[in-house]
Amino acid sequence: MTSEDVLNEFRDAGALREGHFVLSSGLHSPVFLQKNLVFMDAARCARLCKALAEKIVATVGPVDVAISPAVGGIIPGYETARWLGVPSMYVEREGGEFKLRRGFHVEPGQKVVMVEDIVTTGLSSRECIAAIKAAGGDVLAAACIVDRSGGRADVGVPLVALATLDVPAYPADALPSELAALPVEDPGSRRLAK
Ligand SMILES: O=P(O)(O)OC[C@H]1O[C@H](OP(=O)(O)OP(=O)(O)O)[C@H](O)[C@@H]1O
Ligand SMILES: O=C(O)c1cc(=O)[nH]c(=O)[nH]1
Ligand SMILES: [Mg+2]
Repeated sequence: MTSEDVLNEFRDAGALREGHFVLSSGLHSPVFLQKNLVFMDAARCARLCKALAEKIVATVGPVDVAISPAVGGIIPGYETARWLGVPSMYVEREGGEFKLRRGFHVEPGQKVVMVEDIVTTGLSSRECIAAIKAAGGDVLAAACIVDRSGGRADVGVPLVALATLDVPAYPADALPSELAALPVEDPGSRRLAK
């Protein structure tokens, strides 16, 4: 599956949004990939995650478990794990920090692939990987459906991206005037009331 094929799945789902968005990292962007509109279609989600699972195995070989950061990573993490034939778990924020909860646990040295939906700066991926390592897991690689950093995000382990895009994102104090003129949306979960 090429990056253009992946982008077409987002286009067909109406998930390639234009406007003014504040991202999880606090950066602002004129483009937002509303991945939930992609994952709500089980067949579309399966096509993407099957391709991602194949790319993970081709890159790092077999893994024991897939772990994702809530909320956005849960569905693609589960579906990718299904194609990998391994269990799926997720971390979620407790006092702002990602933790394994709900009875999930990692065996010492278990080979883990961290599965994200979208990578922009790689901050959420790094936070998730740190939580998995703190729980004893050996993170062989990170994987995502779309890396929108143009390949520049560094998550500290190899990143297997199904698609790589280069989408602009700006600090709040350096917005182009046409972006600053638009009302801002904050679609993610990082800043939701705890
Ligand atoms: O690479 P980054 O700069 O960290 O940005 C990407 C992250 O942002 C989104 O999560 P968000 O925190 O918005 O919440 P969500 O998972 O509930 O959508 C997305 O799901 C990634 O986890
Ligand atoms: O960086 C983000 O928060 C982000 C960007 C994007 O395009 N889609 C998304 O769900 N999150
Ligand atoms: Mg997320």
